[in-house]
Amino acid sequence: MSAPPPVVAPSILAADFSRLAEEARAVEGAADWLHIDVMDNHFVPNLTIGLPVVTSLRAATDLPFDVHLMIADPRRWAPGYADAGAYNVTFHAEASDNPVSLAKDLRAAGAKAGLAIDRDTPVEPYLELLPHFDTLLIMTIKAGFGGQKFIPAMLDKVAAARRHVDAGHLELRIEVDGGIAEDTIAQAAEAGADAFVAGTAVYSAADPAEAVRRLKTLARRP
Ligand SMILES: O=C(CO)[C@H](O)[C@H](O)COP(=O)(O)O
Ligand SMILES: [Fe+2]
Repeated sequence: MSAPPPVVAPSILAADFSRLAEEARAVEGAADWLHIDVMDNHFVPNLTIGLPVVTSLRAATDLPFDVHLMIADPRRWAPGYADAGAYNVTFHAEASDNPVSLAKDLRAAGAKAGLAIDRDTPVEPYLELLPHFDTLLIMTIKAGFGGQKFIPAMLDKVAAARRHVDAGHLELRIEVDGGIAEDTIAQAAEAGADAFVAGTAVYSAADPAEAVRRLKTLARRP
């Protein structure tokens, strides 16, 4: 069976925050999901946007929202993003004492559930939880800031997850986030990723939609 087409999710972290609606629409027709980084200045040392902005933006585009919660208390906030119409809500394993319970709540609220692991977190302890999730987000940088350099060593985690997902015939996307660009996306795909977040590589391009299309072509696996 051939692999499903890759998903490319531009990250609005690299967009102009004064024109979020326009920046979202700039990738319509090319992007599969719009990646939205929520940071609380506790789980990571940076602050971005929260639920009111995501709720407003929901009315501005039809793109599915891939919400990446880098927050210390996902149990409190994650279901609100599902209620606000997010397609996929991802929270960090490092911030959750009962990831499976929260995944069930997200699915019950009508969203897909994602589990994220940061740079210094191994993947093995979480493999057995994957049947409860729709996406596994493997950070390819240290979470907190856009524009960082891709860390190739993270691909060992991608490959381990891919082996587990394929062996168990799990329906789960393996998503990579951080430093994904034209010179890194193919190696991530080769390791087994099938969803790709790209902020700087998309929004620093003259034509963001064309940048997404080029990334998607490079991400195709045989
Ligand atoms: O989660 C993130 C940072 O923690 C962002 O999604 C990520 O940094 C994307 O930006 P870039 O493509 O510029 O690395
Ligand atoms: Fe992200």
